[in-house]
Amino acid sequence: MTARGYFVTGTDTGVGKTLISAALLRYFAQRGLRVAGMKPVAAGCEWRDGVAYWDDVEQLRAAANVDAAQALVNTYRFEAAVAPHIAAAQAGMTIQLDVIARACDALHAQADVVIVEGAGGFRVPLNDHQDMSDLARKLSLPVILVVGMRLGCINHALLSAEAIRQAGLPLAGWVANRIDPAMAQFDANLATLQQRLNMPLLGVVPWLASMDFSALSTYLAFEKLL
Ligand SMILES: Nc1ncnc2c1ncn2[C@@H]1O[C@H](COP(=O)(O)OP(=O)(O)OP(=O)(O)O)[C@@H](O)[C@H]1O
Ligand SMILES: C[C@H](N)[C@H](N)CCCCCC(=O)O
Ligand SMILES: [Mg+2]
Repeated sequence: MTARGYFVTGTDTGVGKTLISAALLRYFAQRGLRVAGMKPVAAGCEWRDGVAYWDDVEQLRAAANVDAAQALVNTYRFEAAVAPHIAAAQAGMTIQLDVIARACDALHAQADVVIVEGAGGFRVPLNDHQDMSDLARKLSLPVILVVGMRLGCINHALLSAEAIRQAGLPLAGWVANRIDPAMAQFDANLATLQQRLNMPLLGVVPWLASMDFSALSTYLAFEKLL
């Protein structure tokens, strides 16, 4: 029995959450399920011919098979690549979890599985009083932790797992994503994390010189989620 969705968090920004979220969408789509991605808060856009694009939102949409409204896939978007609560304050806005939860409910009505990608790590603030962990709790989804394998990730991974457990959310598993091809003692780091994280390892992704989703899927064991 597949969960109705997952909240994908990571040990930091730039660790591969979008990559793994897109892979999850493609995996469930291949199994015949209706899937939708959600990037509730996107900070940092690219400009192409005078039009702003939020790459995470585009990637999740490309991997989904439900053509959901843009406003549901992405509730808040900010131009600056900064922490969401700072970007929102600069824009004179306050990020509201209720608004995000309503969009997520609407996606659940259209899709069997909704993959929600956080922004940055699990304790990134969203407004003066709430952070990403409050959002994950509000959406009540099991969490998948993407660990960006580089020096320092053991501490970040263990703290993240502790915070997720403290939030009372189930940890569906973790993915070791090698973002530093030169990381020393990779296998020993992996073994340490496996032993101490104590949750299903959903894949070990090597550093990939080019992005190819069929190659990526060979490193992932999402069947463990079923
Ligand atoms: N295993 C890998 N091998 C090579 N490059 C990778 C790998 N994983 C991720 N990347 C690259 O690293 C960058 C960051 O990845 P990604 O955008 O998925 O991170 P993120 O955690 O979603 O970041 P954000 O917090 O901004 O949402 C991207 O350019 C991505 O293509
Ligand atoms: C801009 C970046 N790509 C993400 N969207 C936001 C990352 C926020 C990190 C905040 C922090 O932990 O200091
Ligand atoms: Mg991302």
